[in-house]
Amino acid sequence: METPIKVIISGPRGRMGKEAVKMVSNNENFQLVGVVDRINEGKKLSEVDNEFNNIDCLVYTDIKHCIKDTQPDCLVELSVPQAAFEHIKTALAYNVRPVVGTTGLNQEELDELETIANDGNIGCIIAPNFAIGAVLMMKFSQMAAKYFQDIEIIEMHHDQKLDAPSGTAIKTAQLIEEVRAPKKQGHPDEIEKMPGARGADMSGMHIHSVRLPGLIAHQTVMLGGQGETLTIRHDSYNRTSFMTGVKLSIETVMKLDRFVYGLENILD
Ligand SMILES: NC(=O)C1=CN([C@@H]2O[C@H](COP(=O)(O)OP(=O)(O)OC[C@H]3O[C@@H](n4cnc5c(N)ncnc54)[C@H](O)[C@@H]3O)[C@@H](O)[C@H]2O)C=CC1
Ligand SMILES: O=C(O)C1=N[C@H](C(=O)O)C[C@H](O)C1
Repeated sequence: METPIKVIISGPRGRMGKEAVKMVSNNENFQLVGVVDRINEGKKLSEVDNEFNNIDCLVYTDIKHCIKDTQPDCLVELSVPQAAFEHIKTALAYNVRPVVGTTGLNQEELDELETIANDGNIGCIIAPNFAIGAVLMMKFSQMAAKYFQDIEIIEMHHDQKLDAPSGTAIKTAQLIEEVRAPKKQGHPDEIEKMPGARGADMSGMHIHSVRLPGLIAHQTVMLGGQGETLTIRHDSYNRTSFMTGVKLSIETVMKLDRFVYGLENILD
C-alpha cells in the first residue's frame, strides 16, 4: 500500500469542514494529522464534537504550529476568506499543497497565490465548486454562451452564506467571458427603480443572489435568444456532493507543480 497523504483541514467545525473531516478520515489513502480552527487549541477533535468520536488528531489555532508539528502534505482550506489567504500563503511557504474551497478571496489575492505557487513549483488547487454537476453546469453554460449572449445567472444558497455573489456564480461568468464579448443587456434606457433590482453586472451579464433557509447550493443560468430561452440548472442537496471533488483535488494536487483555479482544469 502507498504511504497515505497527510492532510490538515482548516474550518473543521463548519458545514463543509465536518464533511471533509469524515471523508478524509474514512479514506485509507489519506491520513488526517491535524486541524486548524479559531478555538479549542490543544484539544483532540473527538473532544470538540460528538460527530468526531474516535478522531484523535489535535486542534491548532495557529497554522504554522500545526504544520511544524504534523508535517502535512496537503492543506484542505474550508474556513472564511479573512483567514484563508494567510493559511494558503503559510502552507505554500512550508511546501504544503493547498486544496481550497473557501470562496470570497479577491482577484488580487488569487493572483498573488498563483505567483507564489508557480514560482515555487508547488501544486495549489482553488475550486469555487467541488461538485461535478456544478462544473458541468458551468461548462455547459460556457458552451451555450457562444450562441446566446443574453445571460442571467441566478445563484441560490442557504441564508448563512457570507459572500455574494457566490464563487460559483463568479466563476461561471468568468468562463462565459472567455467566449462572449461584453454586451450590455436589457433596454438601453432601463431604470433600476430600486438599487440592485437588476443584480450585479459582469460584462453586461447579470448575477442575482438568493438567500433562504432550506436551500443548500443551487444555480440556474438562463440564456435568451430570439423566441427561445435555454435554462441550465444544478442543485446540491447536501454537502457530500462536494466530496468527490475534494478527494480528487487532494490526490491531484500531490502531482501538480503549479496553480489551478477551477475543478474543470483537473477533470479528464
Ligand atoms: N468550493 C466548494 O465546493 C464549496 C465551498 N464552500 C465555501 O467554503 C467555506 C466554508 O463554508 P461553510 O462550511 O458553509 O461555512 P461555515 O461557516 O459552516 O464554516 C466555516 C468554519 O470556519 C471556522 N473559522 C473561522 N475562522 C477561522 C480561522 N481563523 N481558522 C480556522 N477556522 C476558522 C468557523 O468557526 C467555522 O466553523 C465558504 O467560503 C463557502 O463559500 C462551501 C461549500 C462548497
Ligand atoms: O457557501 C456555500 O454553501 C457554497 N459556496 C460555494 C460558492 O460560493 O460558490 C460553492 C457552493 O455553491 C456552496
